[in-house]
Amino acid sequence: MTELDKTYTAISVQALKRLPLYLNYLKSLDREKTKIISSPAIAKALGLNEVQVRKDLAAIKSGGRPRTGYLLEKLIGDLDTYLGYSNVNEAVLVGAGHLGRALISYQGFETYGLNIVVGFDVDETVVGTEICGKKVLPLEKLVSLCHRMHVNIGIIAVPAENAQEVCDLMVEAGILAIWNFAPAQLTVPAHILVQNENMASSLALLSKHLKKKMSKA
Ligand SMILES: NC(=O)c1ccc[n+]([C@@H]2O[C@H](COP(=O)([O-])OP(=O)(O)OC[C@H]3O[C@@H](n4cnc5c(N)ncnc54)[C@H](O)[C@@H]3O)[C@@H](O)[C@H]2O)c1
Repeated sequence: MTELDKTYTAISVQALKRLPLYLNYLKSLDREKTKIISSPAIAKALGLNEVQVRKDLAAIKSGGRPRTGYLLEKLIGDLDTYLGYSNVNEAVLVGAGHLGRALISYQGFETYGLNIVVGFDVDETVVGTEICGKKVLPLEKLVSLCHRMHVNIGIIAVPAENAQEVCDLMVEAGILAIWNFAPAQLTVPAHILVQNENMASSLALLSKHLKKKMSKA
C-alpha cells in the first residue's frame, strides 16, 4: 500500500484521480441553463461507468439523489472543497531547468489549489533570475525559507542522481508532500507523501497500445 493509498482510506486512489475530471466537466457546463445534473449524465459525458460515478460522488458526501440529480452549484463546491482547491497551498520547486521552468510558468496550477512561490537551483547562471515573476534562489536557502513560510509541498525537477539529496533537504525543511518528477525512487520517513510523476510509465502504456493496434492493422 502506497502512502497515497493510506491517506485516502475512504476513497480509492483511482476514484480520487477521477474527481478532477468530474469537476472540470461540471465547471464547463452553463450554470444558467443547468441547475441539476445526474450521475448517468456525468457518466455519459465522460464515457465512464454510471455505477462508478455514483459511488465516487457518494464518497464526497454531496447531497442530492444520483438518478434525479445533484444541484450543480453545490456539487462543484463540494468537489472543490474535497480536492482542496478552495485553499491555495504554497509549494517550492527545486531544479529550475527545462521542466522546472515550465512548471513554474504554468498559471493553471492555482485553479487546483497550488501556488509555486519560488524556485531553487544550484546553477549560478540560473540563481537570481526570475521565471514569470517567481524568483530562483540558491538551494542553501531552501530549509530556512520553507520553515519561515510554512511551505508544505515540494516539487522535485532535478536530475535523477540529485533527487534523493534534494528530497532529504525538503524533509529537513518540514515539507510534508513531495511531487517528484525525477525518475528516482525516493526514501522518505513514513509521514511524508511522495507522488511520483513517471512519464516513462505513461509512455509505456501508449506504446503498448500502439503496438497492439499496429499488429491488428
Ligand atoms: N524535461 C522534461 O520534459 C522531463 C519530462 C519528464 C521528467 N523529467 C525529469 O525532470 C528532471 C529535470 O529534467 P530537465 O529536463 O528539466 O533537466 P535540466 O537539466 O534542464 O534541469 C535540471 C535543473 O536542476 C538543477 N539541479 C541539479 N542538481 C540540483 C540540486 N542538487 N539542487 C538544485 N538544483 C539542481 C540544474 O542546475 C538544472 O537547472 C529530470 O529528473 C528528468 O528526468 C523531465
